Amino acid sequence: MGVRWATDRVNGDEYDVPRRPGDDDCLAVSLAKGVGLLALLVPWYALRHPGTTAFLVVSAWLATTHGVAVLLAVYTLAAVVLGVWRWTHPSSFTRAVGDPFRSRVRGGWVYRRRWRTAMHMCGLSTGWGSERYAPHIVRVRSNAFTDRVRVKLLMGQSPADFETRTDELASTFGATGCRVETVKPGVIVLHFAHADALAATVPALEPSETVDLEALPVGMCESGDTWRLRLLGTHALVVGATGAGKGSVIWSTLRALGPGVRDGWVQVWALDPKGGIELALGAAMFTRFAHDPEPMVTVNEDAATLVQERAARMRGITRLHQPSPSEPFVLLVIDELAFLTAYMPDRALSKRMASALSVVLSQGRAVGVSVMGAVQDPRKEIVAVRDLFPTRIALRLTERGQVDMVLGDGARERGAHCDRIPETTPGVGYVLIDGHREPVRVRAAHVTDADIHAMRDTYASPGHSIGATPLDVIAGEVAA
Ligand SMILES: Nc1ncnc2c1ncn2[C@@H]1O[C@H](COP(=O)(O)OP(=O)(O)OP(=O)(O)O)[C@@H](O)[C@H]1O
Repeated sequence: MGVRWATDRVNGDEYDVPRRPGDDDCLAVSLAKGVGLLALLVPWYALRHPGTTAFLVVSAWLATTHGVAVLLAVYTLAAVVLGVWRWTHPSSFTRAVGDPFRSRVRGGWVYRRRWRTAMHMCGLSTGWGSERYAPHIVRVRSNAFTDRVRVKLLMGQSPADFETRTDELASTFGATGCRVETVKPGVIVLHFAHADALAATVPALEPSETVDLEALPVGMCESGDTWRLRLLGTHALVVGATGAGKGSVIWSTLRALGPGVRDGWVQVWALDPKGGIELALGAAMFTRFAHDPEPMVTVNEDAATLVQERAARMRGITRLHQPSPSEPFVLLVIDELAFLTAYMPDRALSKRMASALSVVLSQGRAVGVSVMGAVQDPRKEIVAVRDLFPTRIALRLTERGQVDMVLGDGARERGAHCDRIPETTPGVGYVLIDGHREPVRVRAAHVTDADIHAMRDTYASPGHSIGATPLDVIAGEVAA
């Protein structure tokens, strides 16, 4: 007997699918089956959704005992209370009411309703005998920007099956992007972006008075959460084409460090090979600042000496450096790293720079000396020391091959599409965050010149006079 076909609708399109058992039942059998199903579903629903069940039961009780008018009055009062709550405390309202409600609606309407068909169409269901099986949705959590769909995989499936289908999944569920996160063996979370939290510029973030070197607020993640950058015990490399917004990552980091700089337990040593154009504006926050080749090499060599002295002092006593005003945490900021590692015309200086930099990069992390370097071209010929930066930030890149160079093998396949970031969204990039195998899309906060003016007055490093203009410090190198 040939296969009989029925019509199924997905996203408004119609597809022919084989008719299933029961499709040809007569009316009486269908009705009997419906009643039986309802008798099972009602108690099942009540157990699974006690909140909704309680709401329905109380509403029915109010309407029958006190009348519909009283019920409407109670609803109106509840709506007013919710409205006032939303207006006065929007974030707690969103957490407690908005997001759970959104999760319920989007979970049912966007995902569960057409999940099996979508899995089949995307090639993610599988067959066994005459049956077809689809992976199972465990739960859906939504906020204003993303839906996180937790999925239990089928036997024989792996996260890689989903990683190769992210484009298909995104367009099937009407999302602008999809990323796969492996939670534990056999369970993944699909992150669907349905509104882009990073489309608009993220304004400069207010630094916390208690600077946490393990979680500096520097921007926003696509989930809407704050992007926090770790500096303690690591070095950070920021890679991006010209105009990608590397400056905003550097300035957001310096802004987050501001209170520590002001209090003297954080020092910034800044090197700006572009003649001081990028960094001079905030020079009052720097303990050392150089922009000519010779002084830049000197600062780097001094950093290497500091690293070696600290290592000698700490040896056998402690393995963890504790920053304090007498032993500050030092951040060496290098704006155009390639100039120092590949393009410096003087070979003798270039050699001195290479050896000092490799000391700082290989030994500095443990003794409270970290490096933040920015570079346009991530190739090894340009940045031979690339692998000594454990933390990498990949902004807009010109070639897809550069993505894995920066974030590691397979990063682009796992969703870090740096080569697709539009030029109109500077500061957007991908990072690897502790505990996540998959890259996270982020946008650095935009620190304007006016913000920098305010910062350098509020967070001037001890020894700098408040209100110092860049001209006071622009020649060669300035030490406090
Ligand atoms: N996070 C951001 N949000 C919004 N606009 C930004 C952001 N970062 C940078 N911009 C804007 O984008 C432009 C380029 O930024 P920036 O100079 O930081 O890029 P870059 O990567 O350092 O480029 P280059 O390597 O050429 O110096 C500037 O006009 C800047 O104001």
